[in-house]
This record gives sequence, C-alpha cells and structure tokens, in this order.
Amino acid sequence: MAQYLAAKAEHPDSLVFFRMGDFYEIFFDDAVKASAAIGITLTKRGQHGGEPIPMAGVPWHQAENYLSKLIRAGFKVAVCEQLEDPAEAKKRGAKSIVNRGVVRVVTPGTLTEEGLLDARSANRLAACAFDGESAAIAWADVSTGAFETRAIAARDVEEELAALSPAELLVVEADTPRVNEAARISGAVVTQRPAVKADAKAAARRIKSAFEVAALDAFGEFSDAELSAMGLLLDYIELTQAGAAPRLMPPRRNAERAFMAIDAATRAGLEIERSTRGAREGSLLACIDRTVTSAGGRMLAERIGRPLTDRTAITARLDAVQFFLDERGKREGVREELRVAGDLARAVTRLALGRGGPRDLAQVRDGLSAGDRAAARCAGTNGDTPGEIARACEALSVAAHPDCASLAQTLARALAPELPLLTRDGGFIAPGYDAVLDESRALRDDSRKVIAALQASYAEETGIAGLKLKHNGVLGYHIDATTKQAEALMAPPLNARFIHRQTNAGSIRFTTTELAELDAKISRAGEASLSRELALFKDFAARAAAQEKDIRAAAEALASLDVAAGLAVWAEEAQATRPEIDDTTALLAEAARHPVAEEGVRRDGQGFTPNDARLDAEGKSGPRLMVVTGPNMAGKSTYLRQIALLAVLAQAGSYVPAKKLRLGIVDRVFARVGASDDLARGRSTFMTEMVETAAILHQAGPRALVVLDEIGRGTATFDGLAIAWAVAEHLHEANKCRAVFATHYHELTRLADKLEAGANAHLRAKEWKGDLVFLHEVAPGAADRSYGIQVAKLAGVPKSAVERARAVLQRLEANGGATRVDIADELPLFAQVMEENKTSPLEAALDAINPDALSPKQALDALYKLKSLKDEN
Ligand SMILES: Nc1ncnc2c1ncn2[C@@H]1O[C@H](COP(=O)(O)OP(=O)(O)OP(=O)(O)O)[C@@H](O)[C@H]1O
Repeated sequence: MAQYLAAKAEHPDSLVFFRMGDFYEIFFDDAVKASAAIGITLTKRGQHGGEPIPMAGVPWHQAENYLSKLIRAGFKVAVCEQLEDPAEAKKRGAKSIVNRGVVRVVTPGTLTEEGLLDARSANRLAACAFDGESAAIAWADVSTGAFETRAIAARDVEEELAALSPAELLVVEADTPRVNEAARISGAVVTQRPAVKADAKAAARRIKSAFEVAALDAFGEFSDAELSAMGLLLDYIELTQAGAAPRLMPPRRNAERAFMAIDAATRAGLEIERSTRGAREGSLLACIDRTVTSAGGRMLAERIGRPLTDRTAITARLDAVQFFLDERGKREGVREELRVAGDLARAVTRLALGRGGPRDLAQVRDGLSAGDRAAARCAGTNGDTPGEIARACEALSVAAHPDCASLAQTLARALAPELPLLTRDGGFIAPGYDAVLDESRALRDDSRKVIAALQASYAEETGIAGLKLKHNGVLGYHIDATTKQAEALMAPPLNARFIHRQTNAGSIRFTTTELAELDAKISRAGEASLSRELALFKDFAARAAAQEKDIRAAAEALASLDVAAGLAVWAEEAQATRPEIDDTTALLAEAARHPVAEEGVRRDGQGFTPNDARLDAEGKSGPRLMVVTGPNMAGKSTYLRQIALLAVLAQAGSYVPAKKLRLGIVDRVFARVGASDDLARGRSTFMTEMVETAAILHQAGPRALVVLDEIGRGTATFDGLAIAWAVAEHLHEANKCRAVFATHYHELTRLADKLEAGANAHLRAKEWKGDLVFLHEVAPGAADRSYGIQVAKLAGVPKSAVERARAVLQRLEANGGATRVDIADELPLFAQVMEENKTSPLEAALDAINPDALSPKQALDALYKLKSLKDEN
C-alpha cells in the first residue's frame, strides 16, 4: 500500500494501474471511478485506516482494451509496473517487496498503441501559450513523431485549435479560461500545467537538449510564446513517457499566413472533416478520400483541414496529382504497392519506445520494400517528374538509403511468415536465420519427438493402449490417465516407474524420471530459444530506431504518393479539373458541383445541376457581392457551400468538381450556412449568428471569401432586413471581399443592383400544374417571387392553413406590408376558411382514386360508391 500510495501521490490526476502479478489492480477512489465508468467489478481487499479498501482489477494481457475505454471516458492512467523479477526481490529477503514504478502515463494526447489509435486520424497533443495579444500553438503527434509550431494572434487560438482538433491541450493554469471554449469546440481534453513548465528560457534549453543542438537558429526564430508552448509540450511528453520520450522530428515552423484560415463554425457548416452529425461519413474528406494507407488518410485529412495560401506550394501538390492522372499505369502500380505498405511511422515509434512487437518489425520491412517498389513504379517518365513525386521517390528508393535497405533485407529473411502479436510469445524468427536459435529449437523439437515416441513405448510397456502424454503450463509434460488406467499404474510393478502427480475429476496424472528430465530439457531449450529471439528482436528494434529519421521520411513520402494518387483517382471518378491558381482576387467557376451533395442526389437516381459562379473582389471579372434569392429548397445553401468548397479543395492541392476554376488565393473563408444553436454557450440562435457576423465583418480582408446564408432571419422582419442590408453593404464597401449572400428578403435584390460591384442571381424554379418544380439552376437577376407557400404545400402543411397563408399574403402584398396590424381585422375568420376548404366526403373519395391502378371491377365499384356519396349529400 505504501508503494501504491507513493505512486498515486506522484500522479494525483491519473488513475493508477498497479501491477500485481497477472493483474493491474486499481484501488480506493480510482477503483470506484473506473468501475462506474467502464463497468469492471468493484471488490474489497484488506484494510486501510480500519476501512476496507475498494479494489478493481484488469488482467494485464487485456489492459489495452480497458485503457482505451478509460481514455475515451476522459481519464488518464498512470501505469505502475513491477520493475524486477519477483525472484530478484526474494534475494533481498523472503519478505521483501518487488520494486515498482510508474513507467508511463497514458493520456489522450500521448497514445502510441495500434489498439488505442484511430488509424486514419492524427492523434495530436497541443500546447498553447500566450504573451499578451500574441500566442503560439505547438503540437506533436507522439505516434508519428510529427512536431510543429506556429505563432498566431491570441484571438486566432480558437480557429487554430479547430484546425488541429487535438486530443489533448496543455496550458498553464492561469491561461485555462482563455482556451476552455476553444477546447470544448475542438473536443480536446485540457490538461493544466504549472507555470514554471512554460518558462521560455528553460524551454529553449529543453528544446536544445532534446534535439542535440547548440543553438535553435537552425529551426527558425521562435517567439517567447512559441518557446513556452514547445517547452510545455516536450516536458509533458517526457513526464508521461517516464523518461522514455520518443524522438520527435525537429520542429517545423509554420508561418502565420501559411494556411487558409477556417474558423470552427465554417468547418462545421461546410462539413469539411465531419458532417453535421459529427461523423467522418458525409464529409468532404470522406467523399474524396481514395487513399489506400492509414498514413495517406491522415495526410489527406491534414491537407483538407488546412488548405495552403502559397501558390508555389499549391501548384507543387497539383502537379503531383496531375502526374498520376496522366500516368494511369504508374498510378495503379503505385497504389498496388501501397496497399501492402502498413503504417511505417507509427510502427517505428513503437519500436523506438520499446513498445513494439514482431508485427511492427514486419510493418517496417513491408513499408520500406513497398516504398522502394513504389518509387521504381514512378520511374521512367517521358516528361519531367514533378518535384513532390521526385522527392518522395528519392526518400523511398532504398538504393539511396543503404542502411534502411539492409534492415529491410535482414527483416525479410529474419521474420517468420506468421507473426504473433507479442514478442513474449516467441516464434517470430524464421527458421534458418539464426544458427543459435535453430539449435535450441532443434533440441526442443527433437525432444518433442522423443516424447511422442515415449507415448507409444509406455502404451506397449503398460499394455494400456489409450495411454496419453499431455502438456500443460503447471505440470509440463505428464501422463494423463483415466481412473481405470490409473489403477494399473498405481499397482505394482508399474508404480515403481510411474510417479503419481495429481488427481483431478476424471483424470489422474503421472510422470516418470525420464519424462521429467525430458520435460526440463524441452523447457530449457524453449527458454533458450525465446531469449535468443528476444535478443534478436531488441537488436532489430534498435536498428530500426537508429534509422528512425530515414524511416519517418520514407513514411511521409509514402503518404504523399498515396494522397496524390488517391486524389487523381477521385478526380477521374468525379470528372474534376485542375484549378488555375493566380494572384488576382477572382473566383470564376464554370459548371461547378458540390461533391458531397452530388453523391447524395445521384444515390437518389437524379442528376446534379452544375452551376457557374463569378466573383471578383476588385469587381473586374465579376461582382464582388452576389445576392442569391430563390425559393426554399431551391438549392441556395448547396450553391453557397459549393463555392466555398471549391476554394478549400483547390488550395488543399486537389482538383475541383467543375469544368473550369480560376481562383485568386483566398486567405480566409467564412461560411455561415445552416443554423446552429449554441446552447452550450448559452446563446440563442440569433445571438450566435450576430456574434459570428461581427467576427466576419471585423476580420474579412480583401482576400477573404464570405458565404452567408440568410443572415438576420432569426428576428423581427424589419430588424432582420435592416441587419442583412447593413451587413451586405459593409461587406461590399468596407471589407471589399468576395461575398455571396443568400436571402429571402427581396428588398436586398434592389440593394445589389445599386451597389457598384453587386449583382443578383437566383435559383430557378417553375410552377407546373399547380406544383413547384426546382430546377437547381442559377440564373442572373433576382427571383420573381419566393414560393414559400408552395413549399409549405409540398411539405404537407394542411390545405386549410395553406389557403389561409395565401389569403394573408394577398392582403399583405396589397397593403405593401405596411399596415400589418390592420389586416387581422380585415381578414375573414379562420373558422370560415376551414369551413370553405373542408373537403367533402365525395371529394375525398375522388381524391383517393388512382384510375391507372384499378381493375375494371374495382372501377365499377368505385363508381357506385361515388354515386351513393352524391346521393347522401
Ligand atoms: N445543383 C443541384 N442539383 C440537384 N439537386 C440539388 C442542387 N442543389 C441542391 N439540390 C438539392 O436540393 C435540396 C435543397 O437544397 P438546399 O438546402 O441547398 O436549398 P435552399 O435553397 O438552401 O433551401 P432553404 O432556403 O430552405 O434553406 C437538397 O436536397 C439538395 O440535394
């Protein structure tokens, strides 16, 4: 208990998993919490301070499963291991206790195990530090070694965290209120750290020692906030990994303006990485993802989530996609190799941390060799190979990395075809690789043959034909006799040779001197081969760790080939085209589509109508502000989202679903599409909308792209119209950015006509036989009317209410909407409308008849019924 309490005192915020033999035991409050959270049985054991100690336990070999549940339930777990063999402890005295210590704290942001991670998402640990109005965010993915930092303005922290969606966020106690909201939105667990851990000077020393450099200049010039954030991060990783910290890649420093800014509401509204329902399915990412490796999936998510703003970098990505579109054979070849490549980056991390298993070695072998073959498949192009492909091939070609090559070759010879999950099970080294191992295995196997022969000879000797030799963990090899057979063995003369060991219900076990000796020999040989295998494993893991840098570079190269090839596959399927990126402020799209909505519409067996869009902040090649009107359900929201998604896709380095797109770089995209109550924050829909509108009007510069759907709808009509009017004017006159504004206020169409760079567009619909037909087609000019009532009718609003609405509308229109109070008096009573519109039984019966579906007999019956109803009237 003293040992346990010491471990708990060191890690008061974590549940302590206390290793005792084959179990991890959890005590006191921890046990109560864990049992409530994941349903493990709560028991009691011994006493502490006169009270029974609550306890729960999990078998160690199933620990990963329980860990994953606890982490998901928001806990951190400190794993306290036995640090020596119990036999070692005994040497210090019969009563001495095995040494134990916390070897690791498992937290949401520091996971490395395959079973705890989502293969297709990054698992980021972020740290945030503030320095007045400036801030910095550093993040690492411990599972892959990625490490980045970025200096930003304090007010952009929420946006940056939304882009990163870290699993865990570190912050000093005093700054917690500044990030709580952002953490809630991005779903990160906040971990408070003491302020000393964020000291910039100490942080600089820590970074230098972690990367073994004398000065930080090589990595860039860091602000104090950046140093603090990186310091918090490195310190925490060291703490949680109990000294066995993984080697991260040197910090990659991202310039403030490297990425297109996309705030959390825009991400949600555009459904970039997750659909409104919160799942990956139904998002833009899921729609275009054709990657075949987990690392490729992670890189694509990263690119789509953080589109670039640098034209050269975007062009480089597009060149790579184009390469795989032009070179279809190479693309399919590369993808074939990638399919067997495994997850190199995560495997090498586990190996370097001493948490790897035989299958991680296999992933290194497969990744390196698949990479080499993939690089070979790219070779021999007629034209120039794009830079991104060439660099990837260089990182993958084993000829350029002899140490990796020899590691891969060695592993190819050394590993057995079928691999166990854990090293301790042995049997992962192939026969013929190591002479020493082969020898002890032969000894073990030969002895097993002798045992098989013994069974036959004992059967003959005793005259008991069915006598069996068996093996178990406690007795080793033994003779397993039935009660009847045992009688013979225990009677003279056989009892002189057969020694009784154990009696169970239905079976009695014996041994002989000869058998015991053989058993000991086999078990010695087994131990010898296992320890030889473990030594070989350690050696391989060390070799992999020594090549960590090259292996990580290869992993990244594999992922980038996968992303480029995957995007090419999608571009072909979706008939996407290469966007032209330039330095103008235009967005000129021809026949563009919304990739996700199109999929949905197609599934329903319909066609998706492509639409053009022309915008230009300078008002030269298109309007700066476009006001879009049209009936509900006509496709306004889809059109707005589609325009924003074109920019996201293009700047992420992907082709776009359009016949043509010319895009001047967008530095920020704002989308307010689809209502979102923010009840958790205690704000009403309208308040949320206004807060967000305020942010847009403050932040949108000339390179921004703003799409707003029905701003101002959540309040009184005239207030709403007034706000919408003012916002539209502000965007046009003050922000001067590309903007699309969908509205039901027809008054705004007049504003658009008046503004110097404003224009109207509408979604076409037409009435056909009294019903409304949506054409989903965008045409210039304002919609002639709103058709709200027709849509209500389509939606099945009762006929009486629809008729009433028509009447109210007529009066309103006649009065110019000004004397709304009076019309309440002028209109006939609703009861009267109900009466007028009541359907007679005869009409109802008529409505129910579908002539095409009637047999002659049914038709005749129907006629009689109608006649009788008429007579009743
Ligand atoms: N270009 C298109 N081609 C085919 N179907 C489309 C197109 N655009 C939208 N749709 C379909 O029309 C439906 C309505 O679209 P959307 O939600 O964009 O309408 P809306 O005008 O914004 O409606 P509201 O004003 O009620 O919000 C959706 O189900 C969508 O799939």
